Amino acid sequence: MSDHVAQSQPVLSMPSSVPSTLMPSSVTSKRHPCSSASVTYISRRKLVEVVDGLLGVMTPSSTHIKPSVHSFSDGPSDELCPYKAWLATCPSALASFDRIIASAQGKKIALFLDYDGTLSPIVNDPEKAFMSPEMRAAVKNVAKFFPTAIVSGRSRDKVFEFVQLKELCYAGSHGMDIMLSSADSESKTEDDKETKLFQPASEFLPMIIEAYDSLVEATRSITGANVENNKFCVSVHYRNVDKQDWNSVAQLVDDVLKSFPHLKLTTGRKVLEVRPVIDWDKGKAVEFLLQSLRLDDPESVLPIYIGDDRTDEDAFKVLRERNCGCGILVSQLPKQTQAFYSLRAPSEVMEFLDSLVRWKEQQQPAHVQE
Ligand SMILES: O=P(O)(O)OC[C@H]1O[C@H](O[C@H]2O[C@H](CO)[C@@H](O)[C@H](O)[C@H]2O)[C@H](O)[C@@H](O)[C@@H]1O
Repeated sequence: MSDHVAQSQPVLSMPSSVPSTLMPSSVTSKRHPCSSASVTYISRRKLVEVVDGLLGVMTPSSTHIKPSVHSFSDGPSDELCPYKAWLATCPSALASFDRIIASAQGKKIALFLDYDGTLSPIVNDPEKAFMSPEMRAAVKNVAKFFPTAIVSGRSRDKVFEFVQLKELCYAGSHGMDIMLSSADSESKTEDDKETKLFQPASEFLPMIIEAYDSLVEATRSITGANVENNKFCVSVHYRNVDKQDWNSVAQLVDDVLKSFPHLKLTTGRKVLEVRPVIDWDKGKAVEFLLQSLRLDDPESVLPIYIGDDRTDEDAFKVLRERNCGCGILVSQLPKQTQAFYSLRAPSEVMEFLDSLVRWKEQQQPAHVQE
């Protein structure tokens, strides 16, 4: 099977309005209140300030709403219960399941799933972010009915190692490494019967390797710092670093990046992400996948993207702006988001996937199910 690297970027139309059937019932008659967030690219000057933000002084560019000191049992009032108030604008996808399904009537659902924090719980050691066998079974089942892609910041090989399902399509390195196989395509023509790789940042590979080596060297002295090579991007983890050293990590990354003007920084969950300056992200990857898989007709396809991180906001935004699908944010805290719905944790993601399968099975004629 030969690898074929696609050359061209898809040209996609961008309708501007959002169909009311996709919007949570609480917001159909007014402007959606969660409309300003996207992944934040950080100038190097701002990096240390951002890490200050992570330490507790929230910066204006942060997409996270400062969590309240009140717990959910503090009282019945929404003012005292920020999560409950937030649910009014970003409702639970489980509670809104019927509404989501109603918007999928007559359409094919296409699923896009982030990995860390969505299919696997966040853990201290990135090498041990395993998904449960139950979650794997849920993803396998759902993929029997709906085209399903994993869109991750991890390298494509690494995320495949975790998921281990050949029937899915994989986009690694925040969408900068996409593999399509003939099984992914709707078309069965001979031309499609090969594996296709799309790697829009391939020319940056030597630079990323060099940056990875420099970042490993620079952070060697920081206990707990961990640099992960994600092929077309690099993650500098500070989850296991003493809080008082977080600024040092940021400063060291900043210093290294002075030698790499063609690389930029984004932030994730206790991670600094170094990636090429190209205009490509998870949102662009979703557009590319929809087009490549011939799922880009909003009249016949409802894409659903589930993710937990700032980088997933680009995908939520694309679906919102393309007027064709919905994002579901996985979060236990209120956050500004472009997603329409929310789920609290990977366990609820699994429940949602199982519900999709049950719904689809109920639609099948009895003799097909047996
Ligand atoms: O796009 P994703 O699949 O969500 O990948 C984003 C990053 O996820 C991983 O880091 C996060 O999860 C780790 C394991 O739970 C956790 O230790 C870390 O603090 C989180 O940031 C992954 O290791 C990164 O390379 C990905 O970029």
